[in-house]
Amino acid sequence: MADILDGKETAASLEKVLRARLAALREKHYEPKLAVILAGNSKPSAMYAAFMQKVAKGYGIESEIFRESEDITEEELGSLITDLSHDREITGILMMMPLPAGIDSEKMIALINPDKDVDGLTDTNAGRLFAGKDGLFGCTPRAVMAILDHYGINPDGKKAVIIGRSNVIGKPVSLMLLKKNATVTICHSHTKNLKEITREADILVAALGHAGAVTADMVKPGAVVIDVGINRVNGKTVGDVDYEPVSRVAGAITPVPGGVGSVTTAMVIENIITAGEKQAK
Ligand SMILES: Nc1nc(=O)c2c([nH]1)NC[C@@H]1CN(c3ccc(C(=O)N[C@@H](CCC(=O)O)C(=O)O)cc3)C=[N+]21
Repeated sequence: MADILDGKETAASLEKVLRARLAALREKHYEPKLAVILAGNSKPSAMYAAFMQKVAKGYGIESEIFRESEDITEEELGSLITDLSHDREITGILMMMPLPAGIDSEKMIALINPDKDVDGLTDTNAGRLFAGKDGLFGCTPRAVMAILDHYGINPDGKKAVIIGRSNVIGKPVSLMLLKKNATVTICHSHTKNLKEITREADILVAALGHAGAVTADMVKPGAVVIDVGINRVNGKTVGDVDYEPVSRVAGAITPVPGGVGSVTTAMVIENIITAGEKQAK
């Protein structure tokens, strides 16, 4: 039976360090504040925004959710983002994706001040990640790395296979694993012989957004399986991995819920602190 890679335990282990960094910020009389932009009526986004606000409150970090209707115009959303980007009171901006249909997301993301881009959406931060530099990077990919780190799973020299190539998860995770000297393969909908490739993985990251898509016959015995999926099936949150059978083959596995998702919010907190440390100077 696979070892459980527990997201709640990982997040709890990060808490001490994050609180210490926050205290140091407050000694400099800097009070971080998070702006969450929730445009439209995506349920997962509303749930996550509320969850994020609760976690921020737990750290004593003020946050404000800017709820905007589904029919907000690009001009209105653009001016909100621009105002928040210039507002010295605001440390970080978390814009929930996806945005309402008809809004040009790239255009809106480009208006976010990169130094406040706590979800690593801007080209500036994507470029920094690409170049192996420091920056503010996406919280879900960083949650994957935090779990590996917490459990002492060193990607160096390992075969890492990522299924999914989204800008939000698949691509950033592969770059972060590459930076830790893994040998990285990115699979996607056009990949042939997917099973042969995934069965070679020492570390398999499922980020394709299909419930139960990763089955036991796709996993090398003893492999580390990281499930980034957040799918709602019959009102339950399930991952991209067919959990029961895969946990009998894998060496270690993240559950959903209670895995990557539970660490994502801690990664937002960390990015707010990092942004604050830069702004407090
Ligand atoms: N710019 C942007 N960044 C995001 O990271 C982003 C987003 N937009 N839009 C919405 C999705 C959704 N999302 C979740 C993250 C964690 C949980 C989470 O914590 N889930 C818990 C509990 C889930 C449950 O029990 O239902 C868990 O997996 O343990 C859920 C949903 C981030 N999102």
